[in-house]
Amino acid sequence: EKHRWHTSQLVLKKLYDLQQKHFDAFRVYLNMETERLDKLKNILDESNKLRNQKCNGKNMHCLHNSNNGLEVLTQRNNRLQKIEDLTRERNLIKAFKKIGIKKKLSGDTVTLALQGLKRIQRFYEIPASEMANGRHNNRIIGDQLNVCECYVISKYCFKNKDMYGAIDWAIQAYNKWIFDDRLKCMDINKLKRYIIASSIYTGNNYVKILNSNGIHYSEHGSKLRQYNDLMRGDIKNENHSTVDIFYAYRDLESYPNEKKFKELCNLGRSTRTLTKDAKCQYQTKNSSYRLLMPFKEEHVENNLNMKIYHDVLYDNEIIKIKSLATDKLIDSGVRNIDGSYRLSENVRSSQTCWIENDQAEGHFDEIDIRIGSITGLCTQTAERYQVVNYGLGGHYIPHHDALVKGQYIPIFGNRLVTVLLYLTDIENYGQTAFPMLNIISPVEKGAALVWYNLQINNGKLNYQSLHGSCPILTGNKWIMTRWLREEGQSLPYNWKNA
Ligand SMILES: O=C(O)CCC(=O)C(=O)O
Ligand SMILES: [Fe+2]
Repeated sequence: EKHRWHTSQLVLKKLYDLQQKHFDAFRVYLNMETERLDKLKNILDESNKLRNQKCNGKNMHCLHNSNNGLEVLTQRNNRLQKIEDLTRERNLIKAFKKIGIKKKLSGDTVTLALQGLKRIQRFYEIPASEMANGRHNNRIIGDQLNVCECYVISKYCFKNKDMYGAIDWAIQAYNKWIFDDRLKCMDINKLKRYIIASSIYTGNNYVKILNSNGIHYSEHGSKLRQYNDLMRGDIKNENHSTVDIFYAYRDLESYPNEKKFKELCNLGRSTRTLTKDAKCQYQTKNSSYRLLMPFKEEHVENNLNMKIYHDVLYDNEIIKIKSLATDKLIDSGVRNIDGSYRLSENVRSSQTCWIENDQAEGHFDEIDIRIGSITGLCTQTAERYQVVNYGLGGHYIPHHDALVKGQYIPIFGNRLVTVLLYLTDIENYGQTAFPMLNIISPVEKGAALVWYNLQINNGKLNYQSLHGSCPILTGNKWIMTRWLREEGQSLPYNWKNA
C-alpha cells in the first residue's frame, strides 16, 4: 500500500507508529548487542585471568608439561571460538536487518510534510518569523520550530526555487542558531550559500553575469559582507520585497473567486452571525416522530437553499464511521476531463473512501432516514457515503460538486444536493467556504451543511455553489458526504432531457 504520508491524520498516525516500530527494532538490536559485548568482555577477562594464574611470567611455565600445555591451549582456543561465534551471531544480524526495513520511509515523508507546511504558510500569508514561533494572528498554531526545522524548510524552499522563502527561513534558522542551542544539524556555510544564492536570484542576477563572463564565483568575494549584513536583519529594512515570500503566488489574485476564497479562509471563523433577522427553527416536516425530536435548522442562504442542521449525527455513529473508514482511506484524487482520476496535491490534499450502506451495521439506514426527513428528498438514488480525512496542509480548492455532462455516466442523474456532515469540530482555519456567496460555514461535529448544486427549475449548474475546504491549520478534520442525485426526486424538469 502506498500513502503520501501527510495526506490524512490517519496516515500520519500510521507513520508515527511505524517509526516507533523502527525505534523498537533498534532497541531490540541494541539489547542484543549490549549482551554480546558483555559476553565478549567476560571471555576476555577470563582468558586474562587464566594467563595470570597459569602462565605468569616470561618463562611460560604453563607450557612446560604436556598436561598444562594441553589445558591452556585448549581453553584459549575455546575462547577464541566463542569470540568468533559471537561476532557472527545470526539473531543479531537478523535484528539489525529488521531496523533497515522501515528506513525507506523517512525521505519522502519530510519533503511532503514540508510541501503541506509551505502551502499553509503561503495561503494564510504567515511570516516565517510567526510560523517559526508557532503563532498566527495571535493564535497558537503549534510548537516553536527549532534551528534544524527552520534550516530544513530553508533548504526545501531553496531547492524548489522559492528564493524569498529560502532567505526568510534561513534568517529564522540563523537567529535560532545564534540564540538557541547551535544544534549540529545546521551547516552554517550551506546556510550562507542559500542566502547568497537566493539574494542574487531575487535581486540582480549576478550568477548569470558571472557565468556568462566565465568568472568563477567565490564566497569570499566582496558579496559576502553584503550577505552578512543581510543576516543581521538589514534585509528587513530594505525597500525591495526580499522578505515577501508570497511574491510567487500573486497571480492568485487575478482569479476573483480564488481571491475571495482566500479572504474568507483568512477570517479563520464562520461568517454566520445570529442576528434577529437570522432564521432558525425546529424542523419537523410533519413527522410525528420529529415532533418529539425536531431538527435544529438554520437558514444560511436562499439561492442554494443552504441550511445547517445541528446534531444530525450521534457520537457513537461518528466513532463507528471513523473506524469503518480507517482501513479504507486512500489519497484523494481529482477528476480528469475524460472522467479518470489523478492525484493533485495543489487541488486537493486529503484521503477519501466510499462506504457501502450494508457495511455500516444499519447506521446508514438511520442516517438516511434523517437526511430524507431534513431534505424532503429520496435517498435511494444517492451515491455511497464518502468519508474524508484531511492531514498536514490538507485542503480542497474551490470546485463544483455537480458533475459536468459527458464526464460521468448519468445513472440517477447529477448531484442535485450535497449533504456535508461534519465528524469533528474545527475551531478556526479550515472551514468550508463559498467564495461566490461570501459564506464560510462552521465545522461543527455532528452538524450537516446542505445545499443545492443545480438550479431547481432547470437542472443546470448553479455556479454559486462553488466551494472548497480552507487549508486546515490546526485540528483533525473529518467529513462525510452524501450526494443526492436527481432520479427519484419530484423535479419541475426532466433530468434525462436536461
Ligand atoms: O471539507 C470540506 O469542507 C468540503 C469538502 C468538499 O467540498 C467535497 O468533498 O466535495
Ligand atoms: Fe465539494
